[in-house]
Amino acid sequence: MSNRQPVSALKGIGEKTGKLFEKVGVITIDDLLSYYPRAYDTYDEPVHIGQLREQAVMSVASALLKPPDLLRTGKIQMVSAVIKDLTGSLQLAWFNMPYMRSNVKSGQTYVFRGRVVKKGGRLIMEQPEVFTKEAYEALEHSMQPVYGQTRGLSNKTIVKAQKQALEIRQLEREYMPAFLRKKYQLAEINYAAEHIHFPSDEKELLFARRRLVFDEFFMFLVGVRRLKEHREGERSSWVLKERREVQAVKEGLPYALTGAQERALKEVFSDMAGGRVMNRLIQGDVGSGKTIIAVLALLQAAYNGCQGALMVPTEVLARQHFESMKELFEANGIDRTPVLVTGSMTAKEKRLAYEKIASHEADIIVGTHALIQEKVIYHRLALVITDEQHRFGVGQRELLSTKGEMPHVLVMSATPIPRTLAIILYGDLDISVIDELPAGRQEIKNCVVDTGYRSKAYAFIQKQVEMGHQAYVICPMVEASEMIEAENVVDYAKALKKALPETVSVEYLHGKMKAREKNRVMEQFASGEIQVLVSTTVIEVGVNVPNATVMMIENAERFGLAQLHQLRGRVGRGKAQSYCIMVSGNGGKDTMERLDIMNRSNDGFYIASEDLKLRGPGDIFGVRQSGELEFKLGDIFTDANILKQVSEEVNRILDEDPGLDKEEYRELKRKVEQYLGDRDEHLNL
Ligand SMILES: Nc1ncnc2c1ncn2[C@@H]1O[C@H](COP(=O)(O)OP(=O)(O)OP(=O)(O)O)[C@@H](O)[C@H]1O
Repeated sequence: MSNRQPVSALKGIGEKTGKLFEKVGVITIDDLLSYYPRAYDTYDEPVHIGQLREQAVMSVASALLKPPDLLRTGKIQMVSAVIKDLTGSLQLAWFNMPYMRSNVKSGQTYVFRGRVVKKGGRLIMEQPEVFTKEAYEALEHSMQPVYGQTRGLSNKTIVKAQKQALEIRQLEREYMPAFLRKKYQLAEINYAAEHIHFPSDEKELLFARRRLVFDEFFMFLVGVRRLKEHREGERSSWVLKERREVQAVKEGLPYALTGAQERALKEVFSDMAGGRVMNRLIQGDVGSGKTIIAVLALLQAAYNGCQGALMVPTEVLARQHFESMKELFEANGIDRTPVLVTGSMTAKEKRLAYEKIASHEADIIVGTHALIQEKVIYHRLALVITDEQHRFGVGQRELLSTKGEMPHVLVMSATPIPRTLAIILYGDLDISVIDELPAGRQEIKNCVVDTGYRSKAYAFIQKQVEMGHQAYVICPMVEASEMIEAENVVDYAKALKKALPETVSVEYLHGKMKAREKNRVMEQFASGEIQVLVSTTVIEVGVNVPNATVMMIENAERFGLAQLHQLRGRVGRGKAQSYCIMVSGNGGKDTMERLDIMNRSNDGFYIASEDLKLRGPGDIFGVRQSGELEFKLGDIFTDANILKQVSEEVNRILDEDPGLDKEEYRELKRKVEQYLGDRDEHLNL
């Protein structure tokens, strides 16, 4: 069977399940096989209730004394049961799974396995899995994959599909040259592909993973190098001269650019005027002021009679940039027209926007990746700015580039990576670093507290609001599903409303809301109408409301430090003193050590390097760094050594044999072409 067949070719996967797989990006058998576990469960012996630890995933064996109850609060249904042993009692809670009531029978002994949390002084196990004793024993001491799930698609279904896919898959011909496999002790490809899903122990898992990470970096870096070669020295039809009008805008800003911003801007302008195609990355920590560089570059293009496009990863961000640009332009009498293109606009709105773009009535175009749809026809597109390279992938950037006559490309990144790694990962780009924060910023004051501190935190938020400021509260994460997470945010906001005086306006934001709703809430928060915003991490990137001074993060221990840093970066963006309150439900030593890094420093580079020291190379079980440089398996920090090795090898091989024409590279060439071809095809959607 070809691995390119749809997953619905597997037994037991009908149209409905196929659709659910599609939601997580799995269409073919190949996609399924590279849908890697995000964690592995180990099944330890069940413990007594008294031995349960808060926030840990653990198992207890017990019989139910009476059938479970079905409780309802608002839209949430909860099936609840209580189990007891000599050491204590435990509540079992299943949210929105009413069928669990008939799945567990009173009188029978089961093993329940799930995360234990404490609410109102009681221990609760959330969404426990239920096993018969025999079934559990069969799993004990093994490693079981845990996949990213979506509502309706359970881990069990994915595991079953994976097993089937592995059985029927077409084996891959080994493509990594033997000398590389030997030198780096790489597992054979089919072995790796199987054992990443079903390792029998950690050693096997690491062996399989290492091979796949090696490949992942390898293909990526070949892609980067191809891009570089493709573009290097490319003459540009867009020689964009420095314009007086742009200088005037810069001088009219309510602040002076920092030295680092000036440097970056000079490099950008000199690239744009230089007669060659610009391929530049601007790297700068959160809040360092990258946006204004982008805006000035767009104006430079516009005042040279060309178009410039700014592409960002979310609607909220696109709108924010669009609105703030409009404001800036109006305030300064700038006669340039920005236009917005996002997925949630109505067909009519879109058509109008497309017309303005095609007729060149608009010269600055802001949007999400709706910008690269075929229907958008540009006129003299001379500059493309994407603000997070890896949300889009190298290929999409290329695609947008092809919409003009090789426009200049500027990439923005807030990922604090060391220069050595940046040079490898952004090998196709020149790099400008903004390593200085605007003057007058005060250091954010941090604290790490436990949940008992909440009421004090609310009182603090109230005080800040009374002083005219605003606050974010990032809601506890819920692993079970995005749906529950959304409901959780709604409930949290309700409770917070009660805790705060009526005069404080509290609203919520989560990923499941309609784009229009999200936009409305964000606009109201930006204008100060909403004072406290309860949100999931949708708020993470790029949002700029300088009047917000408090960032309160619930369950801070569940986030990677890079993500915490991004979240915290939403405050401290204005002149006022800002605060970050990290609430941790679990005071374990590791957690405290990690959060202490955040407590000590506001510097993204420092945080990344300290985090790495704590986790150590090859630590794949720690909380994953979550940033823009996301690979499926590889982690640029903990796998930095592999990344460096791969970079050396890719360069050496391609220096010697750019076309991979040697016999020993025959299979490698096939794989590389397939990878690059797939990527472009995928991005052409
Ligand atoms: N030189 C400066 N002096 C004072 N304020 C500045 C300066 N440059 C930018 N700002 C302001 O700082 C805030 C943050 O800037 P910006 O939104 O560009 O950050 P960023 O680098 O894009 O950060 P992030 O990666 O977090 O999105 C904005 O309100 C902006 O107006």
